[in-house]
Amino acid sequence: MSYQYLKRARKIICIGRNYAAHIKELNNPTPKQPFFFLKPSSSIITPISLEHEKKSLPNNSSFHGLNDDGTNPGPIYIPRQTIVNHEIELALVMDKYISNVTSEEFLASDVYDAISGVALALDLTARNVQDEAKKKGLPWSIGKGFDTFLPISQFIPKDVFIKDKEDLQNAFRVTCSVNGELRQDDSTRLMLNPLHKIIQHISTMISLEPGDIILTGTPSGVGPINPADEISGELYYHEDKLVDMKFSCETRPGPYVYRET
Ligand SMILES: O=C([O-])CC(=O)C(=O)O
Ligand SMILES: [Mg+2]
Repeated sequence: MSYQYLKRARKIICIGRNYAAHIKELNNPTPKQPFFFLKPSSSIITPISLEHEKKSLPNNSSFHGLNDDGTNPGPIYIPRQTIVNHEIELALVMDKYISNVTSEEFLASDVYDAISGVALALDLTARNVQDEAKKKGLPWSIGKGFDTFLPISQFIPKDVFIKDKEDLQNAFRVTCSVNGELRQDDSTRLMLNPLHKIIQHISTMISLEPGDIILTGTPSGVGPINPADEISGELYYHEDKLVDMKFSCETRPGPYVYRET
């Protein structure tokens, strides 16, 4: 399994509010139509392991490109004065160009062909930055897009889950723990907009390209992470663990301190 797929990600597009219990926990209204936001590829980090040592960065920087093998091993950086929430999510990795397909044309059975595989991702969110932007009608981009705000796993090629190729919706479960305490644990069957609808709807506005990554929304249980915390996540295919990942948290280096806009 590898991280090469991350070098092909021209965009990372994320659905918001796709699980009812998560909408409720944040007191958000349920959207009438699915809505999306983007994360920059500079927010990608990958786990540190024996095989993948922490990337050494030029003085005080928090991103300096992906390595040749697609990795960017490092800790999560918590920007000063921000409240950062974990959101564990299933990520789809696109294999095909998908543009302007209708809901009659693109069915649950078309998802398997459209993707090359999946990964496990954390859609880290600076909740106080996002809340202020929501209140003032400003973009959310920074609240979702700080460096290190997309911790992501190795690639899981789709042949691993070929048995569910006609409909992947009920096949996966994601979990997230902080300092060993389980915070999120739900099946992808609970999504309000299923995988085929997510792909289809995005394609009517923004064409999907091979390598693009789609984050499919977080289940309930989101909460804060702080410097010195250890966060881990797991992705299951039915009862089998496909992949896990672990990250430590540190204070972000550099001059940024959150202040109200
Ligand atoms: O942060 C939010 O409000 C929306 C979001 O990403 C999710 O529901 O996964
Ligand atoms: Mg999210």
